[in-house]
This record gives sequence, C-alpha cells and structure tokens, in this order.
Amino acid sequence: MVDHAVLLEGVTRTYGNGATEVAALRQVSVGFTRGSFTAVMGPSGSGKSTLLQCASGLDRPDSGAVLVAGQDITRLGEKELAVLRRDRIGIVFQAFNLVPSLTAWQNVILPSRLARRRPEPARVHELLNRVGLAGREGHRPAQLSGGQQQRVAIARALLSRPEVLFADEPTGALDRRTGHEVLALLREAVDAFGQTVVMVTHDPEAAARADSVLVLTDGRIDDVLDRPSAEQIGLRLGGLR
Ligand SMILES: Nc1ncnc2c1ncn2[C@@H]1O[C@H](COP(=O)(O)OP(=O)(O)OP(=O)(O)O)[C@@H](O)[C@H]1O
Repeated sequence: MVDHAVLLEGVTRTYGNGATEVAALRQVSVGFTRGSFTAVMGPSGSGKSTLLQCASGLDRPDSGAVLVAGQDITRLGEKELAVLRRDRIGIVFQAFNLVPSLTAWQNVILPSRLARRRPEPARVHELLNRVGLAGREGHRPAQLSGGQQQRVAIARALLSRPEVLFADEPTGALDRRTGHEVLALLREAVDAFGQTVVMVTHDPEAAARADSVLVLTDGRIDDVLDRPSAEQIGLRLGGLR
C-alpha cells in the first residue's frame, strides 16, 4: 500500500454563488507519497493555490476529504485544525512572511513560542545550519538577502518536523541563482530527510527538480508527469496557454 503523507479524495471547492460562482477545484483526488517532491503547475486561475490551501487546512473544501496522517482534516473543529496545522504541516509562501523586528533565530522559533513550547536550541542550530544560515542567527530580515529570508522561512516551517511542507511559489520573488539554492534545500529535505514537499510553481525549471508534476486545468488534474525535464514541462504547459 502506498504511504501517503496527504491524500485528497474528491475535493471540490467553489467560490461565490449564482452568476459569480467559480469552481476552483472539481472532484480532485490525489495522494502525496511520503518522501516525495511534487510540483503543481497549470495556467493562472486553474486552482493551484486553492489545492494547496485545501490540502494544508488553510481553506475548507465544500466536499471531499483531506487525510493528513490518516485523519480527515475537513472534519476537525477550528481549534483541532489549528493544532494539527501547527504540529504536522509546514507552509512557505512567496512573500516569506517573516516578522521584521525579530532575528532569524527568533523568527524560526516564533510558532513554537506561540504554542508555549521551548524548542531545543540544538535543533534550531541544526536547522539554521542546514539552510546555510550559521552565523546569521542574530540578523533581522532586512539584513538578509531574499534567498536567505526564504531559507529562514523554510527552517521555521521544518522546526516541528511536519508531515508535509507546502510551498506556494517559494522561488517566485527570487533571482535565478537564489531560487536554485532554495530548490536545492527543498530537494534535500526530501532526499536526505525523507520529508514530503508539495510546491506550486510557474517555473518549468523549478518544477523539473520535483519527482512529479501535477498539471491542473480548470480545477481538475489534467496530467501527471513523472520526472519530466524542464523542456517537457514547457511543451506540456505551452499547449494549455
Ligand atoms: N477567495 C476567493 N474568492 C473568489 N474566487 C476565488 C477566491 N480564490 C480563488 N478564486 C478563484 O478560483 C479560481 C482558482 O484560483 P487559484 O488562486 O487557486 O488559482 P491559481 O492556479 O493558484 O492561479 P495563479 O497561478 O494566478 O495564482 C480562480 O478563478 C480564482 O479567481
């Protein structure tokens, strides 16, 4: 049996109603295997962010199930869902979302502090080391490059050892070289630490770092590409525009 970190079954999400109704996701079923790296691609408005938000518990589908560690998170109350998100799901956004007045170290431990936990300093050190920020623990976001800020955000998302790390265009605000560094880090999370990564991206080169690429069109999974090259992805998506 395939071991899924996250499994979506028949997930439908509709925004608005009547004349303004938009079906952002239509009966989407997909599993993210533990220890895999998946890229989610598709034209603008095809439902990529909605998929990520429903899978991560930030948004609730209208119907269908989202299983995280075997538990259907669509059936949880707000409090239970907040706890599950905090403990089992990591999220990284294009805009880093760091607190400007806090240092890299303080930003990484902020979610656990808010949960009244004291993370092991050795673990925080190890993570900051792993993302290449040793020696910069005391820097504030403004004193770090975009790529370094994104790496702080990734360290923050990984601190709780989540089942899955969701990333919504994590390299969208970065230049090519810095974007490559961030992608290498996500790849390492999967290859060396067996974590599960699901990443929305518009960039075929970024998507080519993943094990598979889900292609969404109009709220449905149109295709799944297995270890495609950037060229293959470009050709596949070019046909959708
Ligand atoms: N909060 C909302 N209210 C109304 N409609 C929404 C909302 N969020 C998304 N939509 C609509 O749902 C559809 C899917 O949006 P979504 O943001 O998931 O697409 P996307 O593939 O991530 O797009 P992009 O690549 O432009 O970020 C779009 O038609 C969008 O306009």
